[in-house]
This record gives sequence, structure tokens and C-alpha cells, in this order.
Amino acid sequence: MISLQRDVVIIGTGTAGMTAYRSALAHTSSVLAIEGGPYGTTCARVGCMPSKLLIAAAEAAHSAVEAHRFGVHIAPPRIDGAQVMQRVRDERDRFVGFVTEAVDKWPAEHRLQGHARFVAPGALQIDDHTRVEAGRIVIATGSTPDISPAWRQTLGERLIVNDDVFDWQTLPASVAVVGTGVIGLELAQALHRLGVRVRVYGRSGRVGPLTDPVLQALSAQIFAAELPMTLGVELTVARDGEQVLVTTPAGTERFDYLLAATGRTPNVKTLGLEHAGLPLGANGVPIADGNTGQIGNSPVFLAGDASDQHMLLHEAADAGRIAGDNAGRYPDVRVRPRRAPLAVVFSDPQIMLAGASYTQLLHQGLAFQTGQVSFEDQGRSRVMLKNRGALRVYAECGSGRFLGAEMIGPAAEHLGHLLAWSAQRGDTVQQMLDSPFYHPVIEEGLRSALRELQRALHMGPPPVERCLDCGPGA
Ligand SMILES: Cc1cc2nc3c(=O)[nH]c(=O)nc-3n(C[C@H](O)[C@H](O)[C@H](O)COP(=O)(O)OP(=O)(O)OC[C@H]3O[C@@H](n4cnc5c(N)ncnc54)[C@H](O)[C@@H]3O)c2cc1C
Ligand SMILES: NC(=O)c1ccc[n+]([C@@H]2O[C@H](COP(=O)([O-])OP(=O)(O)OC[C@H]3O[C@@H](n4cnc5c(N)ncnc54)[C@H](O)[C@@H]3O)[C@@H](O)[C@H]2O)c1
Repeated sequence: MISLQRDVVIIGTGTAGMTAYRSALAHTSSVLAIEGGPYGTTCARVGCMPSKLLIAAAEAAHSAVEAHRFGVHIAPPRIDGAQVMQRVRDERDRFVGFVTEAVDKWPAEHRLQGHARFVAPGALQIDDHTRVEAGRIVIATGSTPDISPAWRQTLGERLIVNDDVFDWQTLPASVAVVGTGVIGLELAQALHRLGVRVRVYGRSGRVGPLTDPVLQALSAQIFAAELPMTLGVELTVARDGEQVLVTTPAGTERFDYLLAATGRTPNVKTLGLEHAGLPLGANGVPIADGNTGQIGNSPVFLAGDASDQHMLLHEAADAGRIAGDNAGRYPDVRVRPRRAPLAVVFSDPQIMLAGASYTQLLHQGLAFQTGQVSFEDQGRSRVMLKNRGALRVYAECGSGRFLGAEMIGPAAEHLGHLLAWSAQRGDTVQQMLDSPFYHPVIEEGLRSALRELQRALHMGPPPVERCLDCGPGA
């Protein structure tokens, strides 16, 4: 057994671990980053990037199918599944290559491969080869898909998760997608548009992460119009040769695979936390301060998906930076306020939540008002035949301070940024309305929603129907 001592040890070299490493290095060169799996990060290997590559291929196919609505007639697209998956894997490998190149440049004494677990407070064992005494530790171990053990036993390799999809050599004929959260929605729609027979199964009637009941209902309606869905049911699964049978009260359907998109669990169960002397929550995850990453008063910090908070790339990067900096400077731990919340789903139409969500506002007990725009008749959206969905914006009564927004509709990834930036700056609705709006753009729809909001706050005139400065189509 090799014995090592380091000022700062980071467990996990995903996005959070890599930013933690760089931040800790600013304080000490005695840093060790331990990786139990392949280098390359979840985002690049099996997450954000390959999923967006698959979605991009699906968008290309869908544009061809929809072209006739413009009077442009092209033959139905022929989808070459092998070529689609080849591009997904090639581009994915390129992104992964950028990450592994960065890790390769780290000094060899800063890297160690193996699974880390606590054997005592401040002491880690890596597989059966190394023991490390650490002054400070950052836990950045990420998350893994929740999989029902019973389904795994019944279905064997016919039960798949996102990781498996991005290693396919070609597209299968059929997939049952279980879960109507972010991963389920993005992957089910992409596969459907690429010609795979898909059915989406949901335990609840909810589709996607929107919390505003008006938009949640619209989301369910929009996606159910395109995707075969069976919602609000418990299902049973069986295996028949190389096929999966999914049974609900609505009947039994046969698929090549069952894709579990039923949530993700922080990777903390095999960390030996019972030996770490840390305060743990009911779910077994250490209780950390979101603005410092510190777990209790200990020299141990938590970052990224492992914290079970905001499982998003930019949040993992920020949390890693904060945790690494504080681990490096410990005991001089500093508070780093977090950015305004922002989440985007890359479905069509896209979904976004910026600033406080509707549900958060209800829980906070703030007096707020709502403005809304439908994209059905919105000028630019209609021009592009992207006129589905709605945006709802929220602001505080009395001050007129913009608080947040939720949306399903065109260009939500871009509107989400504008709105998260406004929420972070603490803009008032009036300040937002005083900003420039070009014509004809989807942002004019935002202006209509803000005018309605300003009126609901009793801070502005009644909005003019079919407003003149918007040209035809608000
Ligand atoms: C399909 C999919 C699509 C996504 N799309 C988006 C998106 O579009 N936008 C977005 O913002 N987010 C997206 N996400 C979420 C985003 O990928 C994650 O939030 C982010 O990658 C988490 O980074 P992390 O550093 O916490 O974890 P990871 O990158 O998973 O890193 C954790 C590392 O710790 C290692 N590890 C675990 N346990 C140990 C141990 N005991 N010892 C040593 N090493 C260990 C693991 O091997 C891993 O390398 C997506 C996720 C998925 C699954
Ligand atoms: N665009 C993005 O930013 C993006 C994309 C993908 C993933 N992510 C991140 O990854 C996280 C995990 O995604 P996810 O989709 O796995 O989780 P999720 O929590 O978003 O959704 C899980 C869904 O599965 C359902 N479910 C759970 N058990 C079930 C069962 N037995 N039968 C039927 N339905 C069941 C839940 O009701 C829920 O709707 C996301 O919350 C997000 O933070 C982000």
C-alpha cells in the first residue's frame, strides 16, 4: 500500500472536480485529483454534448419533414442510423478529447486513478493500492441514473440508460422511454424524429420540468400531440427473447430496449461516508452550504451533481470553483453568491426556467403578479412556423422587480439567458421594457408579456391589442 499526504484531495475529475482542481492549485501545489472511472466528464462523454448531437440530427430530419408547410416539397428523408450514430460518436469523442488533453497536462503527481473511499476523517483509500492523508477534501463524484434493480434483473442488457445510447452503432427499431423529465423528453423526441418507434411512459401526468400549472398543462398537450405517451400509470416489464414487453392498463407493447430516464442519484453510497464524520441528510448526501461548498465546519467540501442540487453543467462548474477555492484557502472559507438560476431543455419547442420558478415564488410567499404571451400569433414565431407555446413572467408587487420566468416555446435557450441576466441584476419590469427590441423578433413576444405584467402590477397602461410598434404580430 502506497502512502501519500496532500493539502487538498479532490474525488472525481468531472466538470466540478476539474474546476475545483484549478481553483485549489491557486493556493497550493500539493493537490491530488482522484478519478475512479474514465476521464472526459459526464457532460462530454454521456451527457450534454452527445445528447445535443443526437438532437441536432433529429432537428435536421424534422426540418425536412416539415418543409412542405412552406410550400417546399422534398422527398421524405432517408435516415441512415449508422451514419447518424457515427457522427454522434465522432463529435462526442472530439469533445472528450479536449477534456482528456487538459487532464494529460496536469503533472503526474497530481493525478491518481482508482475508486476513493473514506477510511477515517481526512483519510482515503484508493482501491487497494494507495492511502492518502488529506488536509482538505472536495467530493465531486457526480451522479448516476436511478435504475430499478428489479427491472435490471428482468431485462438484463435490454434495460439501457443515456450512456448506452451514445455508444450505439446504429439506431434501433423501437425504444420504450420511461420518465418524462429532462432526459426522457430530449432523447424520446430525438429518437422519434429519427424514425425510431418510441413510446414515453410517465408515472405522473407531468411532462418536463415546468412548475407553472398553465405551462405544465401546455407542455403535456404539445408533446403528447407529437409523441406517443402513456402517462399517469405504473408499468410492469417482462423480457421475451431479445425484446422488452411493457404492460400498463392501456395494454402491452413490445420494444427493442427500455431506456430508463427516471432521475439521477448522487454518487455517495460507496464513498464510506460513515467513516468520514460528516453531517448527512436523510438521502445520505452530506449537508453542505451552497455558497461555500463546506460540509458543516469540516475541511470537506461538496460540489456538482454529488450535492443533489441543480444537476446542470454550469452549476457543477461554479460549485467546483467555489469548493476548490475554499478547500485551498481553508480555514479562511469565503462565501461566493451563486448566479441566478437558469435551466433549458433542448426539446422542440424548447423549455426554460429563469430566475425564481413559479413554485419557488409560491413557497417564498412573495406577493407577485404574472404576465403572459402565447406564441401562437407572435409575428416572428409564425413566420418561421415555430409558433407553439407560451411565456409567463413574474414580478414583485410594489417594487416591480422582475423575479423569474418559465417558458415553452421558440428560442427559449436565448430568452432564458436574457431573463436570467435581468433577474440577477434585479431589473424592474420598467427597466426591461425600456431596453431595445428589434423587429421582427421573438423577443417582441417577451415585450408583450412584460407589458401585460406591468399592467397587472398597476405600473403601466393597458397593453394595446395587436400593438403598433410590434408591426403585425406581437
Ligand atoms: C443525458 C444527459 C444530458 C445532459 N444535458 C445537459 C445539458 O444540456 N446542460 C446542462 O447544463 N447539463 C446537462 N446534463 C447534466 C450535466 O452533465 C451534469 O450536471 C454535470 O456533468 C455534472 O458534473 P459533475 O462534475 O458533478 O459530475 P461528473 O462529470 O459525472 O464527474 C464525477 C466524476 O467522479 C468520478 N467518481 C465518482 N465516484 C468516485 C470515487 N468514489 N472515486 C473516484 N472517482 C469517483 C466519476 O467517475 C466521474 O468521472 C446532462 C446530463 C445527462 C446525463
Ligand atoms: N438540458 C439539460 O440541461 C439537461 C438534459 C438532461 C439532463 N439534465 C440533468 O439531469 C437530471 C436528471 O434527468 P432525468 O430526466 O433523469 O431526471 P428528472 O428528475 O428530470 O426526471 C425523472 C422523471 O422520471 C419519472 N419517474 C421516476 N421513476 C419512474 C418510474 N418508475 N416510472 C415512470 N416514471 C418514473 C419522474 O416522475 C420524472 O418525471 C435533470 O434533472 C437535469 O438536472 C439536464
